[in-house]
Amino acid sequence: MTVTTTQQPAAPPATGTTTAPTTPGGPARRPPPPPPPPPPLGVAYGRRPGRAAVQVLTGVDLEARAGEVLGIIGESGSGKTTLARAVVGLAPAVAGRITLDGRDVTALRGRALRELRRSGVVQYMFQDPLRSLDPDLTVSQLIGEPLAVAGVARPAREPRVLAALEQVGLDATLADRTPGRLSGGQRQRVSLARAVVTRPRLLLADEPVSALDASNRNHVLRLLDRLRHELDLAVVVISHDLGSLAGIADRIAVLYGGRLVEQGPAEQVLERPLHPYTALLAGSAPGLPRERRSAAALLRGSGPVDDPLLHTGAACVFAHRCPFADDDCRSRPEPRQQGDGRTVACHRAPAWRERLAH
Ligand SMILES: Nc1ncnc2c1ncn2[C@@H]1O[C@H](COP(=O)(O)OP(=O)(O)OP(=O)(O)O)[C@@H](O)[C@H]1O
Repeated sequence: MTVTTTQQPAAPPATGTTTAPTTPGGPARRPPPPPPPPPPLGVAYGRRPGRAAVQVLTGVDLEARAGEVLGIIGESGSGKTTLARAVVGLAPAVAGRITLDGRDVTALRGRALRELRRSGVVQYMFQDPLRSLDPDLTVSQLIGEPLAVAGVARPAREPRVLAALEQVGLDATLADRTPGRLSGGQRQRVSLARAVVTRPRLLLADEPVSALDASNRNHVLRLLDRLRHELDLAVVVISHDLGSLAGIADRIAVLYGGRLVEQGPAEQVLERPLHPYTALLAGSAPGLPRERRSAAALLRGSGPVDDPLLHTGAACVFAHRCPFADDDCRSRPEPRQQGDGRTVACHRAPAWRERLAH
C-alpha cells in the first residue's frame, strides 16, 4: 500500500508543448519515473512459532493521495479496520510494504515507530467517539493532547486548539466541556479536531459517521470533504455503507474476505461495478436504478456467506456466493484485470454483466 501525501507533479497536457524542464542547449530532460509501487500487503494476526496465523488481508495494493478521499468498503470482517491498523503499525504486515511518501513504515520498529506515531503525521479517527475520548478531559485538553504528545510546547498549543475547533465548526465556548456534555455530532467533531490539530498528512477515519443520525452524518462528511481540500490531506474513509462514501470518495476500494476485489474512480465503481460483489453492495444502497436492483436480487442469497476455502487462495474469494461463477472461478485464484483507471479481481468481468440484461 502506498500513501503519497505530497502532491504529484501535474500530468503534462495531452497535446501541446512538454512541461519538462529543459537544459540550455541540451535536449528536454524527462522527469524521473515514479518509484515502482511496493508489493501488495498481507496481514496476519498471531503468527508465532508452532501456531497457525489468522490471515486477514492478502495481496492488498492501494494508494492514498494528498487531497483525495479513498473510500474502503466491505462487509463486517472483510479486514477494513485491520488495513487501517496496519498503516499505523498496530497490525502486523507479513507480506508487502506500506510506504508513506516513499518511506517504508512497515519496517519501523521500537523508537522509530513510536516517533512516527507521536509526530501525528498519520492520524486515526475512531468509530465511536464516546469510547475513544477520555470522559474526564475537557474538549480543549482532548484536542491539545496529540500536540503535547508531538512535543509542542504549552504556549503554542492553545492557538492551535482554537484553530482546530474553528476548523471543525465548533464554538470555542465548548472548550471547557467534557465529552459527556456534548451531542454525538459534536463529539465526532472533537475527534476530527483532535485528528487534524497535528496537521497530519494522512487521516484514517474508521466508520466516522456510522454512529450518527442522518443530519450529523452529512455534516461530518462535508467537513471531511472540506478539510481534505483545505489541508491537502490524504483521507481514507472506512465504511460498510456505500451511501456514506458516494458523496465524498474520489476512489473506492472494495474488500471481500481480506482481498481487494475492485478499486477505481468512485463514480465508475458505483455506476458500473465490474465485480459481482461490488454490484451486490451497490444494489443494496437505497434509491436504486433498475439494473442495480436486478444485480442485487441475483446475487443476494446465492451462496453461504462463509466458506472454508476463503483464505486458501485456491479459488476466487467470492466464487461460493457468486451466481456467475464457473469452473475457473472455483479452481483458480481471481486474476487482476486492469484498465480504465480500475482494477478488478474477477475471471468473468465484464462478461457477467450481460446476464443482467436478461
Ligand atoms: N487481534 C486479532 N486477532 C485475531 N484475529 C483478528 C484480530 N483482529 C481482527 N481479527 C479478525 O480479522 C478479521 C477482520 O477484522 P476487521 O476488524 O479488520 O474487519 P472489519 O472489516 O473492519 O469489520 P467490522 O466492519 O465489523 O469492523 C475478522 O475475521 C476478525 O475476527
